[in-house]
Formats: sequence, C-alpha cells, structure tokens
Amino acid sequence: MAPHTEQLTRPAVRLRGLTRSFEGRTVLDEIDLDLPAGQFTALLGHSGSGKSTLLRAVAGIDHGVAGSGTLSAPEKVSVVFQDSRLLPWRRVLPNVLLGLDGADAQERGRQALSEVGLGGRERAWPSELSGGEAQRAALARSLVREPELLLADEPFGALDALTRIKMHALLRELWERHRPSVLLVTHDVDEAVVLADRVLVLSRGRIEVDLMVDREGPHAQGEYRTRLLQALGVTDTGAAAPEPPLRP
Ligand SMILES: Nc1ncnc2c1ncn2[C@@H]1O[C@H](COP(=O)(O)OP(=O)(O)OP(=O)(O)O)[C@@H](O)[C@H]1O
Repeated sequence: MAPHTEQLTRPAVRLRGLTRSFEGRTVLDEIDLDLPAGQFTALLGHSGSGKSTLLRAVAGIDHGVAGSGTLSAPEKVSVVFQDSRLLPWRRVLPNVLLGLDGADAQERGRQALSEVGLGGRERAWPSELSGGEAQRAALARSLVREPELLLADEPFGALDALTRIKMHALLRELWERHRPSVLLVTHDVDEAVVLADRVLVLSRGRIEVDLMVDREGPHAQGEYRTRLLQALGVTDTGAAAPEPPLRP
C-alpha cells in the first residue's frame, strides 16, 4: 500500500503549552505535541505519569480540570476505554448505534460488527459477550462513527494475553483500512512497539521520548523495546524505577 504522505503533513492534534494540574500538583507541564493525521501513536509512561489526563484533555472530556495552553483536535473523535462501557440493557447492535440515526445506520452498524468479527452477534446482550468480544463491540461502536481521531486508553489492559494478541492484529488491521489518527495509551512497551509507528514516553509532565518505529528498516523490535524500557527506567531484572518527581 502506498504511504499516505499527503495525509501525514496535516496535523490532526496540536498541543501547545498544555498544562493540567490537580489540587495544585502539575501533572502535564507545558506539553507541545503535534500528531499528524493518519499516524498511529502510542503513549507510554509510568502509572500516574498523566497518560489518561493527556488523553482526556485531547478528547475534550476534562472539564473542570485546572489547566492552560491550547489544543486543537478533529471534530470526529472516538474514545475506547479499558472497559467496553456497553449499556447492559441494550443489545449489541443498538449499543454500537447509540446516538446515531440515518437510513443507513443499521447497515453501517452491521458492517462494523462484521469488521471486528462479531457478525451474527447483533442481538446478543453485553452480558453474553466475553471480555475480548465486548472490546470488539466497543471498537465497532467507534468505527461506525468514522472517527478522524481514535483515542484508546488501555483498551486491552483487562484482556488475557492471547486475546490481547488477537486484538492487536485487529486494531492494526482496522487502522490500515480506515486510517484514523490513533493515540493509544498503554503501559505495555511491547504493545506500543507492535502497534504504533511512533512511541512517546510521558515522564515528569513532559514528553521525554519521541521515537519513530521504522517497520521496514533494519531495526529489530527488540532494539526499540530496550530503548523504551531504559527510558522508563526498567532495569535488567525487570524492576521498574519509581516515577521521577515532577519539576517544582
Ligand atoms: N480527577 C482527579 N483528581 C485528582 N487527581 C487526579 C485526577 N485524575 C488524575 N489525577 C492524578 O493525576 C496523576 C495522573 O493520573 P493519570 O490517570 O493521568 O495517570 P496515568 O499515567 O494514566 O496512570 P495509570 O497508568 O495508572 O492509569 C495521578 O497522580 C492521579 O492521581
């Protein structure tokens, strides 16, 4: 497939001096960041480093949080969380279509479910789905809205290892087909390297590492992994160093 170079020149997300704090404690400290349209970016960082705070800011769902700076993002944004957030009292297809109308909505919903491998499960209740299937339905709910930007906050964090591998393949395949910009929050270095074309590490309120992952080039995934683990302060024994303190 030809690279979408013309798409990549148009920033989908632009942050300038983005600051967010809770009770006087700065979590995001004047972050400048551009996410080009169509890029798959992963955001890594220690627990509590501010990944979800950044994602929520970009999603525009952090009203009431103290902050400053400027932020622009596309109009059509979908968010996927660690739990599917399906409404238990609605069947799968109505969950996927929630808030959508239009003559072709049903057909688009069915198509989205088929794309995530849930064709035929339209009338199932959320309680009848496995964790992986529920996350597939959540992806279908995002997909059907044709987002320009997909924000995903640890979407596979609660899944078992085998299901997670399948979901990685699905997400990458959906991204290749639809080409939204993706910002994936994860604490899993392997997930970041397997999925993303660019990996950011958030630390002390700043983007401390900004690494392009060249899938075609000579670098083995192991090299990226080692660099990112080092940036996260993980030792050879696998022990994680504590999150360094924020700047005063
Ligand atoms: N609504 C809130 N009120 C007070 N403090 C908050 C709030 N939301 C986040 N924080 C604090 O901001 C910091 C960053 O939280 P955030 O959830 O963004 O981190 P994270 O990197 O996503 O962590 P994790 O990987 O554990 O999900 C944490 O210290 C957290 O306690």
